[in-house]
Amino acid sequence: AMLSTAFVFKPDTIMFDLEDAVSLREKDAARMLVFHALQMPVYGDMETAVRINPLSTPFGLKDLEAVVRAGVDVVRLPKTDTADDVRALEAEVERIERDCGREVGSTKLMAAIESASGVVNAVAIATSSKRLVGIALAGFDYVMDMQTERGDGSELFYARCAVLHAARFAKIDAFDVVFSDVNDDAGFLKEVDLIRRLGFNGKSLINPRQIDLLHNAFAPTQEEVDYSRRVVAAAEQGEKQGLGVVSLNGKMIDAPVIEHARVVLRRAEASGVRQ
Ligand SMILES: CC(=O)SCCNC(=O)CCNC(=O)[C@H](O)C(C)(C)COP(=O)(O)OP(=O)(O)OC[C@H]1O[C@@H](n2cnc3c(N)ncnc32)[C@H](O)[C@@H]1OP(=O)(O)O
Ligand SMILES: O=C([O-])CC(=O)C(=O)O
Ligand SMILES: [Mg+2]
Repeated sequence: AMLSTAFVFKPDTIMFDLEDAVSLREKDAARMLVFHALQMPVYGDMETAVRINPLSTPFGLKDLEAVVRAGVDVVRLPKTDTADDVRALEAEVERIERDCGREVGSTKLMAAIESASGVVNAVAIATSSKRLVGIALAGFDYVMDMQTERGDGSELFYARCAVLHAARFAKIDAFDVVFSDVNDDAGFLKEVDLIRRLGFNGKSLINPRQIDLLHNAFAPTQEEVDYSRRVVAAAEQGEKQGLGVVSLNGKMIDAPVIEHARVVLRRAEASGVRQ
């Protein structure tokens, strides 16, 4: 039921899961359902992703064959421990694209980092393939690997920073962990505020009620938008006068401030203004 209705919630990307949300007995049935769902016209205009099983399992390659042929936009590789995991995936994707006549390079990849090995290798992973559009931290498997548990976020601090730096270095997106208590809006928003300020581009979500909350928290405030408009106007004025640095109400406006203002305006265009 979720496969055929999920589009109504308008997430930025809809991700179908074939990995840990699917029991071992249902793997083949789930793959067939996702293969058909991806070809439904309603998903034609949306970005689609599928989390396949790791290629080291008996399911991974079958998943990949099905979803690349069905035209998925992004393949999410779970439990990515090394850059070789991504390169092995990329080689298979290229073979399947050639086999089925899909444009080579059109299938994008996202790597989920879920272990100490993945975090230590984050830079190598993030730079392992031109197809990678982002890396995501997956908190539940990660804390298990680290012999700890989810708490106030301090247990994820190093991993968040490592994943974020690797993504910025590779010039791709960074996505934060799933927040599992779908009834705890306050806890969710506290975590979102932290990861937004750290610099994450977004977050993996598991429930439609989390979508608007996340979009709203990432949208700039009216105050930020107004200030950014004034910054851009002052910068354009300065440029006409041939000035490298201009001042706005006594504050220095230079290139990083102007670039930040443009980012704020782009976010407002994408998500509106925070309510
Ligand atoms: C650690 C990991 O690997 S996380 C990644 C894998 N796990 C997942 O993706 C989990 C997906 N999410 C879910 O299964 C559920 O949202 C749960 C179990 C977290 C919460 O379930 P509930 O409390 O029943 O959700 P809720 O009451 O909000 O559901 C409301 C409606 O939204 C739908 N819905 C809930 N989650 C989703 C979802 N992820 N995608 C699409 N539709 C959804 C429900 O089917 C329900 O529809 P209905 O009103 O037509 O019956
Ligand atoms: O990939 C994700 O976002 C969720 C996940 O598997 C984890 O936290 O272990
Ligand atoms: Mg996991």
